[in-house]
Amino acid sequence: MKPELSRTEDTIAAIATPPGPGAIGVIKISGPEAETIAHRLFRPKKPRKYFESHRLYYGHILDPENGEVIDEVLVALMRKPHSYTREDVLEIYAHSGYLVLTRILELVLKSGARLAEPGEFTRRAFLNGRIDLAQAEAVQELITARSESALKLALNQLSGKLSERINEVKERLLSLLAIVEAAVDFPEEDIEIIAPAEMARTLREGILRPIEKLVASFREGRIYREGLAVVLAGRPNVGKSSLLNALLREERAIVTPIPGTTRDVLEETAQIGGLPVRLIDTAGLRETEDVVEALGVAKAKEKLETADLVIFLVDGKELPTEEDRRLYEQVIERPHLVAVNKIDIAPEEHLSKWERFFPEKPVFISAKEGTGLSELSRKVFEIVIGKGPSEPPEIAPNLRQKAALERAAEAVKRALGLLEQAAPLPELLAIELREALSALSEITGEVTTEDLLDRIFSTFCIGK
Ligand SMILES: Nc1nc2c(c(=O)[nH]1)N(C=O)[C@@H](CNc1ccc(C(=O)N[C@@H](CCC(=O)O)C(=O)O)cc1)CN2
Ligand SMILES: Nc1nc2c(ncn2[C@@H]2O[C@H](COP(=O)(O)OP(=O)(O)OP(=O)(O)O)[C@@H](O)[C@H]2O)c(=O)[nH]1
Ligand SMILES: [Mg+2]
Repeated sequence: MKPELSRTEDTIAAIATPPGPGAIGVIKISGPEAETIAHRLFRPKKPRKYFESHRLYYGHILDPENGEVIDEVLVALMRKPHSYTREDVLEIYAHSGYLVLTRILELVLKSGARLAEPGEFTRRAFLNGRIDLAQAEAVQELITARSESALKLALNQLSGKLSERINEVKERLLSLLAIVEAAVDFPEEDIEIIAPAEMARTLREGILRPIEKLVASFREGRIYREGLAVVLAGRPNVGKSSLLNALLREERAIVTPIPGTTRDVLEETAQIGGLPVRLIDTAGLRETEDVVEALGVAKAKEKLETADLVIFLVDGKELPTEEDRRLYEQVIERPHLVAVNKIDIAPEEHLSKWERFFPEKPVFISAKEGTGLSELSRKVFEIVIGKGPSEPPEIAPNLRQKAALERAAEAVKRALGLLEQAAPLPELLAIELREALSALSEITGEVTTEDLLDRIFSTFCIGK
């Protein structure tokens, strides 16, 4: 089931570099007309009829209609199949600048190319079998990576590590399926084609376990890729906005001694232990008559629901109340940690009351003076990742890949259920194994639909 080589007969072109002034701008052209376009628009310093593949040539881009020089450039022709798309690719390295680049692109389009859609170069690389779908997705991840760890994950996936792991599991599934299908095809051969116990063991250990391991790495991978949403919550005036500012090392939020200062939700990104963390400051939680503040409190509660972690903040100079108990009960269901703030001015006996008030160990901090913040950061990391600051996982599926893995796991579990029966029907087993295989094949893209490809590649930028 190789992907169809569709829509690759025309020639596509795009500006591959970001808009705006820069040192060099690149125009990429891919398809059968690439070389013709080079001959039509490019005048090399030394006249020549033939461009060697993968060589840089110096010269000028000319408008063929009037001979006007548009730019001084370098060009390279990469002949198929030794190119990014496996088609003939022409790259023009021009002076970057909106006008120059669009004028060259217009000439290219007049010479027989059409404007590429977002991600279309990479889509062709996939359709022509140079990379699989998981690798194509990694290209996009690489471009959008916002942390070192996200970059590392993307590079691993681009090199095919996830696909390798998937293919190993598929191989095992295929071997089992071959045995089961033999039993379907030759029912009269009364040989024990399937040894159910052995098959169950392979399914459990060689197939289900690696699949579930990959599914489990999704969460950690997502955290490294997208960062965490950490909500700062607590009663008014406990110092949530002060903590936001302290963690950002910047006076981002308004801080006043007046309870109810923050009303809207405020988000800023900080780095904690190499993780990108979205800190979300919210309105202090309380019953209020003020319409604006009440909306803020409602928004704060919404944010609590979707947070990866809630930092529940209390004011150490106060004493715990019933209200604190009630609020604490709201966050206890969610991943959270408790921080007792204002230890710079809190009396010792209040702090020990707070310590006994919570069934868990709180972190004692002063947002004002910056004390306890590194312990707070370490604890954030521990709670979210389950261990101290460390390396990101080698491989981690994205959401689409995780969904496919979960479908494969379900089918494998159903197959295991069948194998527990006295005389499992090979026909039914075969259905489940095929289902698992097809789910796994979606990850690498051996089974795809135009819709899915559109969905994936439309998130790319033009020229990629
Ligand atoms: N100028 C330029 N730089 C670029 C890209 C590009 O398209 N153009 N890339 C775009 O993403 C990235 C590099 N990725 C690439 C991956 C494969 C091939 C390629 O031509 N592969 C050939 C090997 C050629 C050879 O053997 O010499 C192949 O696989 O057959 C090119 C770029 C980043 N830098
Ligand atoms: N001494 C001391 N004062 C603090 C500390 N943290 C915050 N404050 C003070 O407490 C008051 C309230 O701080 P905010 O950060 O605005 O509190 P908040 O929780 O955001 O309040 P709302 O937005 O009203 O919910 C301000 O006067 C801060 O200067 C601290 O660690 N020590
Ligand atoms: Mg505030």
